[in-house]
Amino acid sequence: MAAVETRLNPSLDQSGVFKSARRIVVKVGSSLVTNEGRGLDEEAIGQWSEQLAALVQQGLELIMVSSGAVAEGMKRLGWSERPKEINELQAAAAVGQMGLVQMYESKLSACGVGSAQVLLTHADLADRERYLNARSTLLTLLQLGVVPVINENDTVVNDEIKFGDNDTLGALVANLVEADVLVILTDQKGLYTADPRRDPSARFVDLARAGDPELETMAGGAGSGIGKGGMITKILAAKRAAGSGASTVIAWGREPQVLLRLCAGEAIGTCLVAGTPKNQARKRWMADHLQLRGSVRVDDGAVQKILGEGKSLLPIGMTAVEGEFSRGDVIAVRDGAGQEIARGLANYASSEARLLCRKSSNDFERLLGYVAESEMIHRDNLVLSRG
Ligand SMILES: Nc1ncnc2c1ncn2[C@@H]1O[C@H](COP(=O)(O)OP(=O)(O)O)[C@@H](O)[C@H]1O
Ligand SMILES: N[C@@H](CCC(=O)OP(=O)(O)O)C(=O)O
Repeated sequence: MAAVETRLNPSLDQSGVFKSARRIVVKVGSSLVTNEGRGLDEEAIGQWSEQLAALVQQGLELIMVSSGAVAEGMKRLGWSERPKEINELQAAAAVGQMGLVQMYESKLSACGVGSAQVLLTHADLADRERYLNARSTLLTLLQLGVVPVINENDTVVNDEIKFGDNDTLGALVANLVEADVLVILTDQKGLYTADPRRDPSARFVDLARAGDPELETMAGGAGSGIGKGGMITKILAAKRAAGSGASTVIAWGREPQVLLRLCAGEAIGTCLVAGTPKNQARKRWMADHLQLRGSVRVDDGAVQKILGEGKSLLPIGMTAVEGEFSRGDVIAVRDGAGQEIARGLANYASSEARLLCRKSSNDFERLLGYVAESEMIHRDNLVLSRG
Protein backbone atom coordinates (compact mmCIF):
# COMPACT_ATOMS: atom_id res chain seq x y z
CA MET A 1 0.00 0.00 0.00
CA ALA A 2 1.34 3.38 -0.95
CA ALA A 3 0.62 4.99 2.42
CA VAL A 4 2.62 2.38 4.28
CA GLU A 5 5.35 2.26 1.69
CA THR A 6 5.77 6.02 1.98
CA ARG A 7 7.79 5.28 5.11
CA LEU A 8 10.48 4.13 2.75
CA ASN A 9 10.61 7.62 1.33
CA PRO A 10 13.61 9.17 3.07
CA SER A 11 12.15 12.67 2.81
CA LEU A 12 9.36 11.71 5.23
CA ASP A 13 10.50 11.88 8.82
CA GLN A 14 8.28 12.35 11.86
CA SER A 15 11.07 13.58 14.13
CA GLY A 16 11.57 16.57 11.83
CA VAL A 17 7.93 17.62 12.21
CA PHE A 18 8.32 18.72 15.83
CA LYS A 19 11.99 19.70 15.66
CA SER A 20 11.39 23.34 14.91
CA ALA A 21 7.70 23.48 15.87
CA ARG A 22 6.83 26.52 17.92
CA ARG A 23 3.09 26.96 17.39
CA ILE A 24 0.92 23.88 17.86
CA VAL A 25 -2.84 23.40 17.58
CA VAL A 26 -4.19 20.44 19.57
CA LYS A 27 -7.68 19.15 18.77
CA VAL A 28 -9.53 16.71 21.05
CA GLY A 29 -12.75 14.99 20.05
CA SER A 30 -16.05 14.62 21.91
CA SER A 31 -15.70 10.93 22.70
CA LEU A 32 -12.40 11.49 24.52
CA VAL A 33 -13.40 14.72 26.27
CA THR A 34 -16.66 13.29 27.58
CA ASN A 35 -15.62 9.69 28.14
CA GLU A 36 -17.89 8.45 25.32
CA GLY A 37 -20.72 10.71 26.49
CA ARG A 38 -20.56 9.73 30.17
CA GLY A 39 -19.56 13.26 31.19
CA LEU A 40 -16.48 15.49 31.15
CA ASP A 41 -13.39 13.40 31.77
CA GLU A 42 -11.78 15.45 34.49
CA GLU A 43 -8.68 13.31 34.70
CA ALA A 44 -7.99 13.42 30.97
CA ILE A 45 -8.61 17.17 30.73
CA GLY A 46 -6.34 17.60 33.75
CA GLN A 47 -3.56 15.62 32.07
CA TRP A 48 -3.77 17.45 28.76
CA SER A 49 -3.82 20.75 30.65
CA GLU A 50 -0.69 19.82 32.61
CA GLN A 51 1.09 19.01 29.36
CA LEU A 52 -0.15 22.17 27.63
CA ALA A 53 1.06 24.22 30.59
CA ALA A 54 4.47 22.52 30.60
CA LEU A 55 4.88 23.23 26.88
CA VAL A 56 3.83 26.88 27.27
CA GLN A 57 6.38 27.14 30.06
CA GLN A 58 9.01 25.77 27.63
CA GLY A 59 8.21 28.71 25.34
CA LEU A 60 5.90 26.96 22.86
CA GLU A 61 2.57 28.41 21.76
CA LEU A 62 -0.41 26.10 22.22
CA ILE A 63 -4.01 26.32 21.10
CA MET A 64 -6.63 23.81 22.22
CA VAL A 65 -9.59 23.06 19.95
CA SER A 66 -11.94 21.06 22.13
CA SER A 67 -15.21 19.37 21.26
CA GLY A 68 -17.58 17.99 23.85
CA ALA A 69 -20.11 20.79 24.37
CA VAL A 70 -23.09 18.92 22.87
CA ALA A 71 -22.22 15.63 24.56
CA GLU A 72 -21.72 17.32 27.95
CA GLY A 73 -24.88 19.43 27.50
CA MET A 74 -26.90 16.30 26.73
CA LYS A 75 -25.64 14.73 29.91
CA ARG A 76 -26.42 17.82 31.98
CA LEU A 77 -29.93 17.99 30.49
CA GLY A 78 -30.50 14.28 31.09
CA TRP A 79 -30.89 13.45 27.38
CA SER A 80 -29.74 9.98 26.42
CA GLU A 81 -30.26 10.37 22.67
CA ARG A 82 -28.64 12.98 20.50
CA PRO A 83 -31.46 15.31 19.42
CA LYS A 84 -32.21 15.73 15.71
CA GLU A 85 -33.52 19.30 15.99
CA ILE A 86 -30.82 21.89 15.47
CA ASN A 87 -32.24 24.21 18.14
CA GLU A 88 -32.00 21.40 20.70
CA LEU A 89 -28.42 20.64 19.69
CA GLN A 90 -27.61 24.32 20.05
CA ALA A 91 -29.21 24.42 23.49
CA ALA A 92 -27.21 21.36 24.54
CA ALA A 93 -23.99 22.96 23.22
CA ALA A 94 -24.68 26.16 25.17
CA VAL A 95 -25.23 24.22 28.39
CA GLY A 96 -22.23 21.93 27.84
CA GLN A 97 -19.82 24.67 26.80
CA MET A 98 -20.10 26.19 30.29
CA GLY A 99 -18.78 23.05 31.91
CA LEU A 100 -16.18 22.49 29.22
CA VAL A 101 -14.43 25.84 29.51
CA GLN A 102 -14.82 25.89 33.27
CA MET A 103 -12.87 22.65 33.45
CA TYR A 104 -10.08 23.80 31.13
CA GLU A 105 -9.88 27.09 32.99
CA SER A 106 -9.56 25.46 36.40
CA LYS A 107 -7.07 22.80 35.24
CA LEU A 108 -4.84 25.24 33.35
CA SER A 109 -4.90 27.86 36.07
CA ALA A 110 -3.93 25.19 38.63
CA CYS A 111 -0.78 24.75 36.48
CA GLY A 112 -0.16 28.51 36.45
CA VAL A 113 -1.29 29.11 32.87
CA GLY A 114 -4.11 31.41 31.73
CA SER A 115 -6.82 30.32 29.31
CA ALA A 116 -9.33 32.09 27.07
CA GLN A 117 -12.54 30.94 25.44
CA VAL A 118 -12.80 31.57 21.70
CA LEU A 119 -15.95 30.52 19.82
CA LEU A 120 -15.74 30.66 16.03
CA THR A 121 -18.06 30.08 13.10
CA HIS A 122 -17.42 29.40 9.46
CA ALA A 123 -18.60 32.91 8.63
CA ASP A 124 -15.95 34.36 10.96
CA LEU A 125 -13.19 32.76 8.95
CA ALA A 126 -14.74 33.37 5.52
CA ASP A 127 -15.04 37.12 6.09
CA ARG A 128 -11.68 38.86 5.54
CA GLU A 129 -12.09 41.38 8.29
CA ARG A 130 -13.35 38.96 10.91
CA TYR A 131 -10.59 36.55 9.83
CA LEU A 132 -7.96 39.17 10.57
CA ASN A 133 -9.62 40.05 13.86
CA ALA A 134 -9.73 36.41 14.95
CA ARG A 135 -6.11 36.01 13.89
CA SER A 136 -4.86 39.03 15.74
CA THR A 137 -6.81 38.11 18.91
CA LEU A 138 -5.36 34.60 18.87
CA LEU A 139 -1.83 35.80 18.21
CA THR A 140 -2.13 38.30 21.05
CA LEU A 141 -3.31 35.57 23.41
CA LEU A 142 -0.34 33.41 22.38
CA GLN A 143 2.06 36.28 22.95
CA LEU A 144 0.59 36.64 26.43
CA GLY A 145 1.27 32.96 27.13
CA VAL A 146 -2.46 32.23 27.38
CA VAL A 147 -3.92 29.01 25.95
CA PRO A 148 -6.96 29.73 23.75
CA VAL A 149 -9.63 27.01 24.13
CA ILE A 150 -11.63 27.03 20.92
CA ASN A 151 -14.93 25.48 19.92
CA GLU A 152 -17.49 26.16 17.24
CA ASN A 153 -20.02 28.84 18.19
CA ASP A 154 -22.89 26.36 17.91
CA THR A 155 -25.56 28.83 19.12
CA VAL A 156 -25.46 31.00 16.02
CA VAL A 157 -24.90 28.54 13.20
CA ASN A 158 -27.18 26.26 11.26
CA ASP A 159 -26.37 23.14 9.31
CA GLU A 160 -25.39 24.86 6.09
CA ILE A 161 -22.74 27.07 7.60
CA LYS A 162 -21.47 24.78 10.35
CA PHE A 163 -17.93 23.42 10.37
CA GLY A 164 -19.88 20.40 11.64
CA ASP A 165 -16.89 18.63 13.03
CA ASN A 166 -14.05 20.10 14.98
CA ASP A 167 -11.36 18.39 12.88
CA THR A 168 -12.14 20.92 10.15
CA LEU A 169 -12.19 23.72 12.70
CA GLY A 170 -8.79 22.58 14.01
CA ALA A 171 -7.33 22.71 10.48
CA LEU A 172 -8.78 26.15 9.80
CA VAL A 173 -7.35 27.42 13.07
CA ALA A 174 -3.97 25.93 12.08
CA ASN A 175 -4.27 27.84 8.77
CA LEU A 176 -5.41 31.00 10.56
CA VAL A 177 -2.43 31.21 12.91
CA GLU A 178 0.00 29.43 10.57
CA ALA A 179 0.69 26.71 13.08
CA ASP A 180 3.63 24.36 12.60
CA VAL A 181 1.74 21.25 13.64
CA LEU A 182 -1.87 20.15 14.13
CA VAL A 183 -2.22 17.34 16.69
CA ILE A 184 -5.56 15.52 16.53
CA LEU A 185 -6.18 13.44 19.64
CA THR A 186 -8.79 10.74 19.26
CA ASP A 187 -9.93 7.36 20.57
CA GLN A 188 -7.70 5.31 18.22
CA LYS A 189 -3.91 5.14 18.05
CA GLY A 190 -4.10 6.84 14.67
CA LEU A 191 -5.11 5.92 11.14
CA TYR A 192 -5.52 2.28 10.16
CA THR A 193 -5.90 0.91 6.65
CA ALA A 194 -9.61 0.42 7.52
CA ASP A 195 -11.85 1.24 10.52
CA PRO A 196 -10.40 -1.02 13.26
CA ARG A 197 -13.82 -1.21 14.95
CA ARG A 198 -15.11 -3.03 11.88
CA ASP A 199 -12.06 -4.69 10.40
CA PRO A 200 -9.76 -6.46 12.89
CA SER A 201 -7.16 -7.07 10.17
CA ALA A 202 -6.68 -3.33 9.59
CA ARG A 203 -3.01 -2.28 9.70
CA PHE A 204 -1.64 0.81 11.36
CA VAL A 205 -0.29 3.62 9.16
CA ASP A 206 2.51 5.45 10.91
CA LEU A 207 3.71 7.90 8.30
CA ALA A 208 2.35 9.30 5.06
CA ARG A 209 2.15 12.46 3.06
CA ALA A 210 -0.82 14.74 3.99
CA GLY A 211 -3.14 14.90 1.00
CA ASP A 212 -2.24 11.43 -0.35
CA PRO A 213 -5.60 10.40 -1.95
CA GLU A 214 -5.14 6.81 -0.85
CA LEU A 215 -5.60 7.87 2.78
CA GLU A 216 -9.16 8.96 2.00
CA THR A 217 -10.06 5.47 0.82
CA MET A 218 -8.92 3.99 4.16
CA ALA A 219 -10.79 6.38 6.43
CA GLY A 220 -14.40 5.86 7.42
CA GLY A 221 -16.95 7.83 9.44
CA ALA A 222 -17.29 8.10 13.22
CA GLY A 223 -17.35 4.82 15.07
CA SER A 224 -18.45 5.90 18.51
CA GLY A 225 -21.79 7.65 17.91
CA ILE A 226 -20.48 10.53 20.06
CA GLY A 227 -17.99 12.11 17.69
CA LYS A 228 -19.22 13.53 14.43
CA GLY A 229 -16.43 13.35 11.94
CA GLY A 230 -14.71 9.99 12.11
CA MET A 231 -11.34 9.42 10.47
CA ILE A 232 -12.23 10.90 7.10
CA THR A 233 -12.59 14.43 8.52
CA LYS A 234 -9.17 14.01 10.19
CA ILE A 235 -7.57 13.03 6.90
CA LEU A 236 -9.21 15.98 5.15
CA ALA A 237 -8.18 18.25 8.02
CA ALA A 238 -4.56 17.15 7.56
CA LYS A 239 -4.80 17.98 3.86
CA ARG A 240 -6.20 21.42 4.67
CA ALA A 241 -3.61 22.09 7.39
CA ALA A 242 -0.87 21.15 4.91
CA GLY A 243 -2.14 23.99 2.72
CA SER A 244 -0.50 26.43 5.12
CA GLY A 245 2.50 24.17 5.72
CA ALA A 246 1.36 22.44 8.94
CA SER A 247 1.95 18.71 9.35
CA THR A 248 -0.65 16.70 11.27
CA VAL A 249 -0.29 13.94 13.84
CA ILE A 250 -3.32 11.79 14.72
CA ALA A 251 -2.76 10.08 18.06
CA TRP A 252 -4.56 8.35 20.92
CA GLY A 253 -5.56 10.95 23.52
CA ARG A 254 -5.03 8.54 26.42
CA GLU A 255 -1.43 7.74 25.47
CA PRO A 256 0.52 8.75 28.62
CA GLN A 257 2.18 12.20 28.25
CA VAL A 258 1.26 12.17 24.57
CA LEU A 259 1.83 15.88 23.94
CA LEU A 260 5.14 16.06 25.80
CA ARG A 261 6.44 12.97 24.05
CA LEU A 262 5.37 14.18 20.62
CA CYS A 263 7.04 17.52 21.21
CA ALA A 264 10.19 15.70 22.33
CA GLY A 265 10.25 14.07 18.89
CA GLU A 266 8.87 10.63 19.75
CA ALA A 267 7.08 8.89 16.88
CA ILE A 268 3.57 8.34 18.24
CA GLY A 269 0.40 8.00 16.18
CA THR A 270 0.01 8.63 12.47
CA CYS A 271 2.12 11.46 11.12
CA LEU A 272 0.86 13.14 7.95
CA VAL A 273 3.67 15.32 6.69
CA ALA A 274 2.97 18.57 4.84
CA GLY A 275 4.61 18.66 1.43
CA THR A 276 5.25 22.39 1.36
CA PRO A 277 7.19 24.33 4.01
CA LYS A 278 5.27 27.03 5.86
CA ASN A 279 6.74 30.13 4.21
CA GLN A 280 6.43 28.66 0.72
CA ALA A 281 2.82 27.67 1.43
CA ARG A 282 1.99 31.27 2.39
CA LYS A 283 3.74 32.57 -0.69
CA ARG A 284 1.83 30.23 -2.95
CA TRP A 285 -1.48 31.09 -1.29
CA MET A 286 -0.94 34.81 -1.79
CA ALA A 287 0.25 34.32 -5.34
CA ASP A 288 -2.47 31.86 -6.41
CA HIS A 289 -5.64 32.66 -4.59
CA LEU A 290 -6.00 36.31 -4.17
CA GLN A 291 -6.72 39.17 -6.43
CA LEU A 292 -4.79 42.37 -5.88
CA ARG A 293 -7.14 45.15 -4.77
CA GLY A 294 -4.70 48.02 -4.72
CA SER A 295 -1.22 49.07 -3.73
CA VAL A 296 0.80 51.40 -1.59
CA ARG A 297 3.91 53.33 -2.67
CA VAL A 298 6.74 53.38 -0.16
CA ASP A 299 9.93 55.38 0.28
CA ASP A 300 13.50 54.03 0.07
CA GLY A 301 13.73 53.61 3.84
CA ALA A 302 10.69 51.33 3.83
CA VAL A 303 12.08 49.35 0.85
CA GLN A 304 15.27 48.76 2.86
CA LYS A 305 13.31 47.71 5.99
CA ILE A 306 11.16 45.26 4.00
CA LEU A 307 13.72 43.79 1.60
CA GLY A 308 16.90 44.21 3.60
CA GLU A 309 15.75 43.63 7.17
CA GLY A 310 12.59 41.51 6.77
CA LYS A 311 10.50 44.05 8.69
CA SER A 312 6.78 44.95 8.54
CA LEU A 313 5.51 47.87 6.48
CA LEU A 314 4.70 50.83 8.74
CA PRO A 315 2.46 53.68 7.52
CA ILE A 316 5.27 56.16 8.16
CA GLY A 317 7.10 54.77 5.11
CA MET A 318 4.08 55.05 2.79
CA THR A 319 3.95 57.88 0.29
CA ALA A 320 0.72 57.11 -1.63
CA VAL A 321 -2.22 54.71 -1.77
CA GLU A 322 -3.62 53.39 -5.05
CA GLY A 323 -6.99 51.69 -5.60
CA GLU A 324 -9.83 50.92 -3.22
CA PHE A 325 -9.39 48.08 -0.76
CA SER A 326 -10.72 46.89 2.58
CA ARG A 327 -8.95 45.67 5.69
CA GLY A 328 -7.82 42.10 4.97
CA ASP A 329 -7.45 42.55 1.19
CA VAL A 330 -4.20 41.64 -0.52
CA ILE A 331 -2.33 44.69 -1.78
CA ALA A 332 0.99 45.26 -3.53
CA VAL A 333 3.83 47.29 -2.06
CA ARG A 334 5.61 49.35 -4.73
CA ASP A 335 8.87 51.26 -4.55
CA GLY A 336 9.29 54.88 -5.75
CA ALA A 337 9.65 53.69 -9.38
CA GLY A 338 6.37 51.74 -9.19
CA GLN A 339 8.09 48.33 -9.09
CA GLU A 340 6.30 45.72 -6.94
CA ILE A 341 8.57 44.63 -4.10
CA ALA A 342 6.08 42.65 -1.99
CA ARG A 343 2.44 41.91 -1.41
CA GLY A 344 0.47 41.26 1.71
CA LEU A 345 -2.70 41.63 3.76
CA ALA A 346 -3.69 45.23 4.54
CA ASN A 347 -4.50 46.03 8.15
CA TYR A 348 -6.26 49.23 7.12
CA ALA A 349 -8.75 50.02 4.33
CA SER A 350 -7.55 52.34 1.52
CA SER A 351 -9.53 55.32 2.89
CA GLU A 352 -7.81 54.93 6.27
CA ALA A 353 -4.42 54.17 4.71
CA ARG A 354 -4.55 57.51 2.86
CA LEU A 355 -4.89 59.30 6.20
CA LEU A 356 -2.02 57.30 7.69
CA CYS A 357 0.61 57.94 4.96
CA ARG A 358 3.80 59.32 6.53
CA LYS A 359 2.24 59.19 10.01
CA SER A 360 3.65 57.55 13.12
CA SER A 361 1.50 55.17 15.17
CA ASN A 362 1.14 57.87 17.88
CA ASP A 363 -1.11 59.76 15.45
CA PHE A 364 -3.37 56.86 14.43
CA GLU A 365 -5.93 57.29 17.19
CA ARG A 366 -6.31 61.01 16.54
CA LEU A 367 -6.68 60.42 12.79
CA LEU A 368 -8.93 57.37 12.81
CA GLY A 369 -10.56 57.41 16.22
CA TYR A 370 -9.07 53.97 16.95
CA VAL A 371 -5.88 51.94 16.46
CA ALA A 372 -6.01 48.47 14.89
CA GLU A 373 -2.32 47.65 14.45
CA SER A 374 0.80 49.77 14.23
CA GLU A 375 1.75 48.10 10.91
CA MET A 376 0.08 48.62 7.55
CA ILE A 377 1.16 45.06 6.67
CA HIS A 378 2.60 42.81 9.34
CA ARG A 379 5.70 40.91 8.21
CA ASP A 380 3.91 37.59 8.85
CA ASN A 381 1.39 38.62 6.19
CA LEU A 382 3.97 39.97 3.77
CA VAL A 383 5.51 38.02 0.91
CA LEU A 384 8.44 39.42 -1.05
CA SER A 385 7.83 39.52 -4.79
CA ARG A 386 11.44 38.73 -5.64
CA GLY A 387 13.42 35.82 -4.29
N1 LIG B 1 -9.23 3.99 8.92
C1 LIG B 1 -9.57 4.28 10.18
N2 LIG B 1 -8.63 4.28 11.16
C2 LIG B 1 -8.94 4.57 12.44
N3 LIG B 1 -10.20 4.89 12.85
C3 LIG B 1 -11.20 4.93 11.91
C4 LIG B 1 -10.91 4.62 10.55
N4 LIG B 1 -12.07 4.77 9.85
C5 LIG B 1 -13.02 5.14 10.72
N5 LIG B 1 -12.52 5.23 11.98
C6 LIG B 1 -13.33 5.58 13.16
O1 LIG B 1 -13.13 6.94 13.50
C7 LIG B 1 -13.33 7.06 14.91
C8 LIG B 1 -12.74 8.37 15.42
O2 LIG B 1 -13.54 9.45 14.97
P1 LIG B 1 -14.61 10.18 15.92
O3 LIG B 1 -15.50 9.15 16.55
O4 LIG B 1 -15.21 11.28 15.14
O5 LIG B 1 -13.65 10.69 17.06
P2 LIG B 1 -13.39 12.14 17.68
O6 LIG B 1 -14.53 12.39 18.61
O7 LIG B 1 -12.08 11.91 18.38
O8 LIG B 1 -13.28 13.14 16.57
C9 LIG B 1 -12.67 5.82 15.46
O9 LIG B 1 -13.16 5.45 16.71
C10 LIG B 1 -12.95 4.77 14.38
O10 LIG B 1 -14.03 3.93 14.71
N1 LIG C 1 -18.95 21.87 18.61
C1 LIG C 1 -19.29 20.48 18.85
C2 LIG C 1 -18.22 19.60 18.23
C3 LIG C 1 -18.63 18.77 17.03
C4 LIG C 1 -18.06 17.35 17.12
O1 LIG C 1 -18.75 16.43 17.50
O2 LIG C 1 -16.75 17.23 16.84
P1 LIG C 1 -15.82 15.89 17.03
O3 LIG C 1 -16.18 15.17 18.27
O4 LIG C 1 -14.48 16.48 17.15
O5 LIG C 1 -15.98 15.05 15.79
C5 LIG C 1 -19.30 20.19 20.36
O6 LIG C 1 -18.52 20.80 21.10
O7 LIG C 1 -20.08 19.36 20.77
